[in-house]
Amino acid sequence: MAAMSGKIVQNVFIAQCYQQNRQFGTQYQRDSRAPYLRTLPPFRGGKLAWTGISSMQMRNLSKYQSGFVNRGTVYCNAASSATAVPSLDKADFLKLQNGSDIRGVAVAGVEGEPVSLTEPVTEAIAAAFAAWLLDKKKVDASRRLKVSIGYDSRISAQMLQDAVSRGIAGAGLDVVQYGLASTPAMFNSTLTEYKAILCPVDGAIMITASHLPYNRNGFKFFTNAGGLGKADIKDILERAADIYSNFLTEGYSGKKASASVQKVDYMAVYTSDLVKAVRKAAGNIEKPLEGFHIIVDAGNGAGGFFAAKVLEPLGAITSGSQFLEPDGMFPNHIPNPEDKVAMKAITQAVLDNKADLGIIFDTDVDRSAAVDSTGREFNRNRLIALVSAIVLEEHPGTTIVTDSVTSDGLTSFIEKKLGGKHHRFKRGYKNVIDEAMRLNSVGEESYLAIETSGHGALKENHWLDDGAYLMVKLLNKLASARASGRDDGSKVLTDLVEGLEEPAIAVELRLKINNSHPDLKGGSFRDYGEAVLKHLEDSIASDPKLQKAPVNYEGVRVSGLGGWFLLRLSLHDPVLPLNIEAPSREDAVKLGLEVAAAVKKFPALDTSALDKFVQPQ
Ligand SMILES: O=P(O)(O)OC[C@H]1O[C@H](O)[C@H](O)[C@@H](O)[C@@H]1O
Repeated sequence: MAAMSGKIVQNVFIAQCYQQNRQFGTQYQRDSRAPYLRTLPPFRGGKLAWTGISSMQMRNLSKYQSGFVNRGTVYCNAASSATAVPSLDKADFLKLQNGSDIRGVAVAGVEGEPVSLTEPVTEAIAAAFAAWLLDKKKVDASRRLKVSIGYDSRISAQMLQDAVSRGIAGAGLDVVQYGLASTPAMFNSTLTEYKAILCPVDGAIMITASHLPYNRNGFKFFTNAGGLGKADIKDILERAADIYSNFLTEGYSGKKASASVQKVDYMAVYTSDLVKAVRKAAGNIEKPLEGFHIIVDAGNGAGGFFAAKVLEPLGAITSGSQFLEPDGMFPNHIPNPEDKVAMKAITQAVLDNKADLGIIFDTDVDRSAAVDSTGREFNRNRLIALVSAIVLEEHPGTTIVTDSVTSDGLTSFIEKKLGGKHHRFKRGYKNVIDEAMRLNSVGEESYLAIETSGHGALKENHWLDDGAYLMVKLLNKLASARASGRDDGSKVLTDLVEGLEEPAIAVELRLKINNSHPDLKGGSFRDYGEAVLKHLEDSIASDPKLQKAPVNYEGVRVSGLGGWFLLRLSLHDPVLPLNIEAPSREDAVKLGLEVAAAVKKFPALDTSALDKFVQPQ
């Protein structure tokens, strides 16, 4: 493949390694005396300092870490000069785009999944973000921009953090490393006004691939305007391809950098803000959760902090909390509140410990769900109903923006029971957040944007989709109920969703499009998927049992037989997810058969999941 040549980012790699080391050494010594500025756990000999690590992890890590030296003083990595730089073109970089995130494979060893986030690729992406930020911020030369970097528990985190830091510092921007952090904390660092911890930063990078398998990783980028959108990510990847082509022509040393690198315990500030928020909502009581037993399941992601740093200072008992230790092999369950096994694990822990509430996070803590003391799950539609009830008490009549796969029962709950307005928009956390912001800008008041996936953002919290803050809203409710004399634990939350109609059957079937099937006739899977949707739409038009949803923003949503279905294109994958909800399995099968009949003339569509579902049992 031909490498791209062209625009090279200005300002990249302007000084030599030894200058960087000298600068970092003195600056760090000076700043380490300041509060929150500290040395993060050292990274030596291939071990992640914050957790025990299995021999398998070691095998995976050692491949990358052979050249890394004591993180305390030496920033540049001489040994990575040996890193081979394979030729890549722009298209290879663009393949790393996943909506408004960047995602790729960072750890070798899984068959058919070659490493795409290598050190040079990562460094090029970081340098491209730096260049993009310099263009955006248009600051004069006297002010150096600062970028914070955090990561979740993935085993490739340190390797990527080092490569990202080289890319940013090499472009002349200052780097502030937070170590283990959550995605929302990273966005928050662009808003926090606190000079002693070098905040606000101008940009933030979270190294995460959310709940994906251990070998993946990726990046989310933030400025004080929020998370970067699709167009910005594409721009960054295109710039990265150009920078990378320079590595090919001039050689990749992986060791030149020019700006300062400091370490800050930002999570201490972020968690203390969460604690303050609950205390304030409870009327400035020091321990408003005294006596409540609340269990946290972090799924070995980055959310373990919530037990010791948020709940315990507020007085809650957290015994029985599980999987709080970061472990990027995710040995217990996938950290994902949409995952049935994960929800079963937290539910069981709540029941076994006779706790009042259970809280579960995804790997990077931008998503969450809860479980009440009876083991009732608050995730998906029920979580949206619960948070909507809380928000609508505070802001009567407001519009709740959700993703497209929400139930009809949720709409009638929000509109008839709660007196709000349900705006069912598209799938994708960024889509719902942007839509809520747009509504406000055109005069329609909205205070909540939330997805069935467990992403939820509130206007009061800068539209930051923060799984931890979402749980703070539940804690506030518990605390204020206690303050007003109620003593029935999580029942105050359970009562809030009373009246939510829930279907007997709710399924999501994911129908894959075979990208290399001749029926695509050289076209894209998106075009093919659109053709499937168009055909489905036409074929149901003449069916009197089915009615197309009058307002719908993605895919084909149809009501009938007391239920509904939605067939749409996945945000990222060559997949058509099909959601069906119905009052009985029989009705759900009938709806499924309608879809099956319409899509059978598309041989590149793998309908096996649907075929299985509609089989008589
Ligand atoms: O369209 P899908 O394949 O169902 O994926 C949709 C999901 O993609 C990502 O995980 C986003 O973070 C979610 O906000 C979104 O809901």
